Amino acid sequence: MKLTFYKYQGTGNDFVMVDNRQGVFPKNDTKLVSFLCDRKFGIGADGLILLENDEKSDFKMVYYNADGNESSMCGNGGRCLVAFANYLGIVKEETSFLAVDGLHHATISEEMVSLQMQNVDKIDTKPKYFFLDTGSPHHVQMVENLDNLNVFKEGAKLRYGVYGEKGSNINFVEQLSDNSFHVRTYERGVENETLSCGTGVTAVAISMFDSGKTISNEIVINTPGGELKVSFEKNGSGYKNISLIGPAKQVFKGTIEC
Ligand SMILES: N[C@@H](CCC[C@H](N)C(=O)O)C(=O)O
Repeated sequence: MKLTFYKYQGTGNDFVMVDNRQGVFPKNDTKLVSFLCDRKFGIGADGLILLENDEKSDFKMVYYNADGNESSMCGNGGRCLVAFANYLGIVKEETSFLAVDGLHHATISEEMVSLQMQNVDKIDTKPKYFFLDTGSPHHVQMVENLDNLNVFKEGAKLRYGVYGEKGSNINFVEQLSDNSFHVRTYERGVENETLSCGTGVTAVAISMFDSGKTISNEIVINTPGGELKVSFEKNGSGYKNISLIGPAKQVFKGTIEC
């Protein structure tokens, strides 16, 4: 099969995008997805995303991690998919689309995408970390000297040690100012540190506010791949109107024999 693909990145979290509106992609072929995401033998990416038709919204997002398995919500992937839908002419500056965790509203202007995330109802606050679901599961832990941390080693230890086979994404955080934080993330399903994780920085912003580390509901997050912004409103014991804002760019397009 000759597959036409597009490569996108959002703050360095990179994705193979396939327009699957004709339903040609073999969706249960785990080996094919992991091959396409392989950085040595394939195209190379943290994940693969199919853009599909949806009856009630502009399009549907189907997300796979680099290991080839379909997974939970990907915030940066969602932002990149909005840019892809805009490139394909499916949407203009505003859209609603269906993802695995429900409907998402988004806006796009000059390669900056603002993506509304699902409400967060519950934050587990433990003595050394927070755990919350922002579409994907996230462990959030404050550390010192984040630049020198071995995120691969420490992330894998927690991902398997605390969360078992199902796992969790692991975010390490250091506060930079009143409303800004430095974040590095070990991603489940990639099983490595990625340059940025959208649902991860969302989890960090909310847990930092919830624990009183910041009083701002507009948070700037520095990741190794660039800057993201997260804003939200408190909603009883949870959070609503959560927006993840940042760049989403097409890097190249091509065809691959597979
Ligand atoms: N990179 C993503 C998160 C993708 C899902 C994650 N790896 C998981 O399986 O939980 C993001 O930007 O949110």
